[in-house]
Amino acid sequence: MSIPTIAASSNDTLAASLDQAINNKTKPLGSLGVLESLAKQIGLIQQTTKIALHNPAIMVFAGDHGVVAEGISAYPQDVTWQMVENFLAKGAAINVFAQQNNCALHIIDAGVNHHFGPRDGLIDRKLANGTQNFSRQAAMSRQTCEAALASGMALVADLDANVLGFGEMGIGNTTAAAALMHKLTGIAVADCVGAGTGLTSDGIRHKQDVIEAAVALHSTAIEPLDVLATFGGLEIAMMAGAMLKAAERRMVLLIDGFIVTSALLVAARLQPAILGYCVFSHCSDESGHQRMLANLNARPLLQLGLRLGEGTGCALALPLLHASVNFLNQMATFESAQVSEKAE
Ligand SMILES: Cc1cc2ncn([C@H]3O[C@H](COP(=O)(O)O)[C@@H](O)[C@H]3O)c2cc1C
Ligand SMILES: O=C(O)c1cccnc1
Repeated sequence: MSIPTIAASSNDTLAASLDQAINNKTKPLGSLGVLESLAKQIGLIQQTTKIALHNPAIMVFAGDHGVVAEGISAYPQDVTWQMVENFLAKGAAINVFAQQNNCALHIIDAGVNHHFGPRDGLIDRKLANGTQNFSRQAAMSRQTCEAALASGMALVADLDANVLGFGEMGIGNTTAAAALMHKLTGIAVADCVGAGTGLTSDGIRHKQDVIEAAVALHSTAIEPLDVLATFGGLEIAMMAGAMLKAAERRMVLLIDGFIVTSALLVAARLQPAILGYCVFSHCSDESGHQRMLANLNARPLLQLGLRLGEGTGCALALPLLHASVNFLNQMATFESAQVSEKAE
């Protein structure tokens, strides 16, 4: 497995042309705020002032976590496969929001602890029936971790889209994500853990204890891919691979909540330039997400109190991407509309 090389998205000449195109629109300078930065970022990613969104899609990666044996989630592990069934039946929140925004949805079994059999609409990339319990041993071998990354890359290699959102489903994965966050940022475990699907304060303390004990057990895991193999999930690793390939292909990457951002933390440690390709759809109510975003210097578009995952933030932010592209392509300029420019 080789990690894609991601080119910096910056380009001074193009940045100046984009600033000029944005500033020539019939509006006070800077008045479209974040939409202006977004239009410029999309231009730099696509290397043009004629930006366009082509076939926006969201990939939802599902996988189970052995660490659920430690009682770290408010819901039972079976919810993972049951929600995959729900995605296939189009009954989940992500189905509703993706459809509302004309966004294709791809559901991937990265490692759910359930035998689905061949199913329409389910992309079978199962590497195992979930990870091992990282309280006792590494979640997966380095070899399985690399296979998950490679599988994620392959999923994106031929995708006919230039905007890709990332979502996940996996009971217990806020515990894996918090452990990754702690190991990759150095932020104290207490500031990485949160309620996930709805733990009580006692439950959160127990989750913190479980992570701290596991961190002590696996003190030799330092390098990003070792950290990913030790604490991650199959869905998180596959997502990280998909993100790296999507950035290599100069797609716009739409980042969802706490778990998706933890996969990006891994990818960004491997290829820091990936961050130039990322649009952070929202700040989750999972308590560590704000700190995780701050660590990446990321500015989220929305703050809606979401704490769901599945890629829901990506689907909800998509209309803002359309607005950015449309204002740059469709608004009149001061010259074309014969509107007077700012007084000197
Ligand atoms: C019905 C249901 C639907 C979900 N959709 C996403 N998640 C979210 O919750 C899980 C992580 O939380 P924890 O680490 O506390 O288990 C992930 O599956 C995430 O996608 C769901 C959780 C539930 C219960
Ligand atoms: O931020 C998220 O993506 C999230 C938070 C809680 C539970 N599941 C997902």
